Amino acid sequence: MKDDSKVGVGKPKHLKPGGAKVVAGKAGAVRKRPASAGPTASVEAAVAKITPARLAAFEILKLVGENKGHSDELLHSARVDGLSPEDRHLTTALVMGVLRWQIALDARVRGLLQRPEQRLAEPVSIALRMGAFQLLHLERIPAHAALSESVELCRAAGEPHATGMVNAVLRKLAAAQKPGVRIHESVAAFAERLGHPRWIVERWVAAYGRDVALKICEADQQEPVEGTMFAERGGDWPVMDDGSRLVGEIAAAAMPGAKRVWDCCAAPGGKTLVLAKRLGGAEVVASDVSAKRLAQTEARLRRYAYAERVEFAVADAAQAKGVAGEFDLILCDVPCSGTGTMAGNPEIRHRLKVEEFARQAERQRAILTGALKRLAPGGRLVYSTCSLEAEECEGVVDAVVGAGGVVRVPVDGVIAQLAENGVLSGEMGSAVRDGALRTLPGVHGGDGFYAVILERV
Ligand SMILES: C[S@@+](CC[C@H](N)C(=O)[O-])C[C@H]1O[C@@H](n2cnc3c(N)ncnc32)[C@H](O)[C@@H]1O
Repeated sequence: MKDDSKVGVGKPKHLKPGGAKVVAGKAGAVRKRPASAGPTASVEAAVAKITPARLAAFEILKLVGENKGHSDELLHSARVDGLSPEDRHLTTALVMGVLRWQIALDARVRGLLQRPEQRLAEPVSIALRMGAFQLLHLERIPAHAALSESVELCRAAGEPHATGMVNAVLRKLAAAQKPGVRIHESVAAFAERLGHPRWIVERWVAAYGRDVALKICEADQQEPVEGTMFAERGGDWPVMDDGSRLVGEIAAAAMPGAKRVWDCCAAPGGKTLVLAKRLGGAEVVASDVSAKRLAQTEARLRRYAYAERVEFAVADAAQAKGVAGEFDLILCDVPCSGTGTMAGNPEIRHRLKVEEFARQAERQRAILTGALKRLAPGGRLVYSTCSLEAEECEGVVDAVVGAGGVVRVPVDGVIAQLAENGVLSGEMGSAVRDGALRTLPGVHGGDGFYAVILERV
């Protein structure tokens, strides 16, 4: 018997060669297509029915899916700058929301297809995700707008054969009941409901337990908000994630009398600002391997009077070249998978592969080993990541400490000092694990960070 809750794609896929492309320019304008691409009337009519915000969001999601850009950069590019403030806001909500919920949205849509295993063309999937996201997660969007503009996006992207299916799926979704009360939910079920790949959630369950893994997933689905971890904020404090600031605060408090400080992976400079503000008497050198990122960091830091004396250098920390002398405090905030930052960087989950952790760990070991060559006797180095994965955290530190020359200093005392001095607004004892800092999204507020203090012997 035909299940009429299932929707089929009108026709098997036979795309016209050179299927129409929708390109939002500065103000969401449409780029002219070559005459050779065939008739355009229906494409242009479709584009005219789409609001600039949805057009820009569609374009950005397409580029992110093709690995041609990062959502954050694309949302701050000329294509979005030309939009009205309301349209910019909606574009951001659509892009970040779809990236956060993509896995769950795809599962809901698949459940409504006649052939759930069928692979949909990417523009069709994006139009469906955008429509489903608006219907399920955005309260102030009228259902008819979400629905009809997804259909038009599909047509405008050169997929007219799929418009009937998109319309029918979204209609069913709009009419569907909300999911009922969950009595017991498997890890696979909550991973899908909360838009995460199952394999990464299973790793978190193994590392932190089921309840914490669920909290991490829930936190990843929220837009980051201003934290409450620190007593002092606003004024000339930079706007930054609490977990990230805590790493900077720990580094500064690990060596309060430091004279020479090296922030060896500094861009975009959030923790450099914390070091400069806390260690007023120290010479602070901020370096990064990327000249472009360092230039942006320098421009950012120049807006803060207390960062005036920070010196900048392009340097590969793994080579320990490009900066002179020894330092009594080094912050080594290495590049990582970023699994602790998925609330603000939702697409990480779609690109991540398990092999990535070993590759990152190798690079992190090289950077930490290089940076340690510049640590003065008795000096301290803080190694940190925004990863939740042991390979990039404990694994790297164990390997480097095992090679000799440095010992671990438990972070407990430094955190207690921060609480005593009134820097922290509350108790953070639960964020210490085996002598290292381990903050978890949804548990401690802010992103998930790891930090350990090492001392040169
Ligand atoms: C996690 S980010 C640092 C964030 C920064 N500490 C902050 O709080 O704003 C890592 C940085 O390391 C830089 N990087 C990557 N490899 C490097 C290397 N071999 N030497 C120095 N910097 C490196 C990247 O360009 C990136 O800017």
